[in-house]
Amino acid sequence: MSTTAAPVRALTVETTPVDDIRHLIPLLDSSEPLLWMRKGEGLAGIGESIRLEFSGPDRMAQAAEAWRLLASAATVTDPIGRPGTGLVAFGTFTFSAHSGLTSVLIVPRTIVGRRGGISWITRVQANDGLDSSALAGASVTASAVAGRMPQATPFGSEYRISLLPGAMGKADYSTAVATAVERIGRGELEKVVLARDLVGHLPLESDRRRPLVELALGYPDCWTYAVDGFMGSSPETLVRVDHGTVSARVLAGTISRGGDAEADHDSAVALATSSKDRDEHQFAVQSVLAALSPHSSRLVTSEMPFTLKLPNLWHLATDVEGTLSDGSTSLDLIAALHPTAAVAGTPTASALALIDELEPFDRGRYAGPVGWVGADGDGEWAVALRCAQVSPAGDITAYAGAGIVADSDPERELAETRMKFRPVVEAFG
Ligand SMILES: C=C(O[C@H]1C=CC=C(C(=O)O)[C@@H]1O)C(=O)O
Repeated sequence: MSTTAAPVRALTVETTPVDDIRHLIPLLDSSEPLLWMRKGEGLAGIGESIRLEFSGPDRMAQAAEAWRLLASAATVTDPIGRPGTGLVAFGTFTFSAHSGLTSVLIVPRTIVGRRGGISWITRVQANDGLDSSALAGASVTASAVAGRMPQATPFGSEYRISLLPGAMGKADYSTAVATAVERIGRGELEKVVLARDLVGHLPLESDRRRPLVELALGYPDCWTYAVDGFMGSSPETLVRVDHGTVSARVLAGTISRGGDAEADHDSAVALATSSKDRDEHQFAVQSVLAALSPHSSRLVTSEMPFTLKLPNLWHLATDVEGTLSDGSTSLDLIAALHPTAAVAGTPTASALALIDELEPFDRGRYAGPVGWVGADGDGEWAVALRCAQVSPAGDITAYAGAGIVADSDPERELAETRMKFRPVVEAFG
C-alpha cells in the first residue's frame, strides 16, 4: 500500500464476541499476514484500515503521540474489555534511528482475537473527521471499508527456501567479534551485540502464512509475529502494559541444548553458573530497570536469573514487574526502553557506534520493538528476534546476533548465531 499524507479519518470500532476460534493463521491474508500469537492465542489482523509510518530518532515518540490522537478520536464499542479487544494497532519499529526501512502502526480492517478461551471479532471503519496535521510526524494511509467476517482459506503450495550468508559471512562475523573483544579490552565499551544476516528469495505468490505455522507450532512459548512483511518468533518480552501493571522478560546469555537429558541439564547448569553469561545478562537487566524506573513504582525482579528452555537453546532470563506510576502507554515505554543492552550493548551510545562500524547492513526491524497497542495504550511488545523481513518482491533477510563481552570467543559466538537462526531457517526450509 502506498504512503500518502491523506486526511486521517476518525475510526468507528466494534468488537463482538464470537464462537470459539481455534486457528487464527488460516484466517490471515496469505500475502500480507498480520499476527501476534503465543500458545495458540492472540490477534490476527486482516486488511488495513489505517497505516501510520514513522522514521528517524523520534519514531517511537511520534507513534505514541499519533496513537493518542487517533485513539481519542475513535468511537469504540467493546463489551468484552480484554487485552486486545477494541481498537488495536499492530506495530514494528526499526532498530536504528537512521534505518532505510520505515516503522509502522497498522490498524487492520478486521481483527480476530482469542484470549483465555474467549474469541472475538473487531471491525474497524474509517470515517471522515480527524485532521491529519494533528498526527505528529506520521504519514498516513486510510481505507474506509469496514471489515467482513474472515474465512479460513486453504494454504498455497509448500516451498523450501535455503537461506545463505548475506552481507556478513561467517568469517567476517568472527573477525567482527574479535574486533569487538579487542575494543572492549581497550575499555571503549563493556558489551556490544553483533548480528549477521542470511538471505533468500520466496517464489512468486508464495503463501506467507506457511512459515508462521511452523514458527507457532515449533515455538509455542514465543511470540510469533508478522507485521508488514516482518515475521519471527521471539522469546523476549520488551514490555507489556496491562491495566497499570508493567512487565518485561529480559534475555541475554545463551547455551546450546544438550543431546540427552543429562547433557541438557549440565548445559543449563553451565549457563546459570557462567560468569561471562551472568555479566552479559546483568547489562541487559540493568538497562531495562534504568529505562522503566522513571515510569514505575515497585519495580521487582527475580533475585537470580533463571534458565529458560527453548527447543533450540537455553537462555538466561529475568522477569521484571512493576506498577505504572505516570500513565505511560506501552508506546511511551518502548520509546524509553529501546535499545536495551540485550540487542545493543553498554554503554548504549558506544555500542550503537560499534554496531554501525562493524555490521555491513541495515538491521531494519530486527531487534526493534514489535507488537500491538490498544486504545488505552496498553499493549504487548517483544524484542524482534529470530526473525526475517520479506520484501514485497519476496526477498528474505534473516538476522541473528550475540552479546559480546570481554571474554567472548568468536567461534562460540558464531555458533550461537547459528542456533538462533534455526527457527527461521527451519520455518522457510
Ligand atoms: C541478539 C539476539 O539475542 C539476544 C537475546 C537473548 C540472548 C542473547 C545473547 O545471549 O547474546 C542476545 O542478547 C538474537 O537472537 O539475535
